[in-house]
Amino acid sequence: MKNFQQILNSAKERGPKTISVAVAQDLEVLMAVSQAKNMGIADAILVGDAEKIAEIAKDIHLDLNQYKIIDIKDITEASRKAVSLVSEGKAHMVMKGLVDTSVVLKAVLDPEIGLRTGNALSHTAVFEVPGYDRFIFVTDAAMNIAPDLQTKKQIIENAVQVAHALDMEVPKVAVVCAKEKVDPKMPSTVDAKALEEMNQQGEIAGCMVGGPFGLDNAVSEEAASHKGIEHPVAGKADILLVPNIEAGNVLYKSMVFFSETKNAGVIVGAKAPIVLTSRADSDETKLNSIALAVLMAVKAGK
Ligand SMILES: CCCC(=O)SCCNC(=O)CCNC(=O)[C@H](O)C(C)(C)COP(=O)(O)OP(=O)(O)OC[C@H]1O[C@@H](n2cnc3c(N)ncnc32)[C@H](O)[C@@H]1OP(=O)(O)O
Repeated sequence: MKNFQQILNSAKERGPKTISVAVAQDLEVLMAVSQAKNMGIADAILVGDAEKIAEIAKDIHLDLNQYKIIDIKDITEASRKAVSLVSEGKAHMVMKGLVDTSVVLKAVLDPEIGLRTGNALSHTAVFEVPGYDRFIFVTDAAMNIAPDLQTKKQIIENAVQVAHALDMEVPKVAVVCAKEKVDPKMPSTVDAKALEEMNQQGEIAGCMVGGPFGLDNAVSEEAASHKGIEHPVAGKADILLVPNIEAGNVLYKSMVFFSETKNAGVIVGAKAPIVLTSRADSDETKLNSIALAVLMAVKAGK
């Protein structure tokens, strides 16, 4: 798949799945949920402040009789309930609503009610960038703050799962740093080389990993050739692994606010996908993310 229209079409064919929305009292969230329902992609259980949900629904003429609503005003409790619905098998995936990412993720990581698997959970963002013939993934812009080498390995594996769900057989992963040469003063470049070697030794499978790369020579063949970089991943990256959350989050929001990209975001590595976008993202992004999560759930046999 190469664009979100194809993802939406595929999710329509394979859905509907049920989402439990954590803190659902948000215009863009309710618009996305309603579009997903109308398209046959997903049904939703709305967890949050029922009065506020009703006010927003009235403004957009959304018939709430089609949804189960669980009235919980406290955002931590609403997040925990939304996660519990998935761990109890009453929904297939969680969606972050009008709540801090860390509040939802703490519920997801809770040893009792959460969705841990023993592996690292991480965020994968998928961008459809005008002028590019492929999706560009950014990971991890939202969950892992300063991942060590082993966590970076699992972040790559999680993003590769998303790529495989989109029928990308051997995605190219660029480990992005501030420069393309290993420099012991920049530990992320040392990790990048180690990740490339782990891939060559078969420890990271299902993809081709290269690094370190600058962002320019990861995504532009012209920039790579200008700098004389010869590598099968150079200029052709599908997945950009960033060194830490600051780099990833700034890259994510730069792409959203400075360009005409379409995008989606999910947390991967848990027992079920978690739809996770920025609160400032559009209803279109939230709908794309629901569709992506549906494809992830289908791929996992949920
Ligand atoms: C891109 C658009 C959306 C955004 O802009 S998002 C905005 C920026 N993102 C954020 O603010 C969230 C950043 N991350 C965090 O706040 C925290 O790392 C997070 C995820 C809430 C976890 O925080 P805490 O609960 O304080 O974590 P902790 O380090 O004390 O660990 C508690 C237990 O959870 C485990 N854990 C933490 N991160 C994990 C991970 N990625 N995968 C799997 N397990 C993980 C950790 O090992 C610990 O386990 P245990 O209790 O020792 O068994």
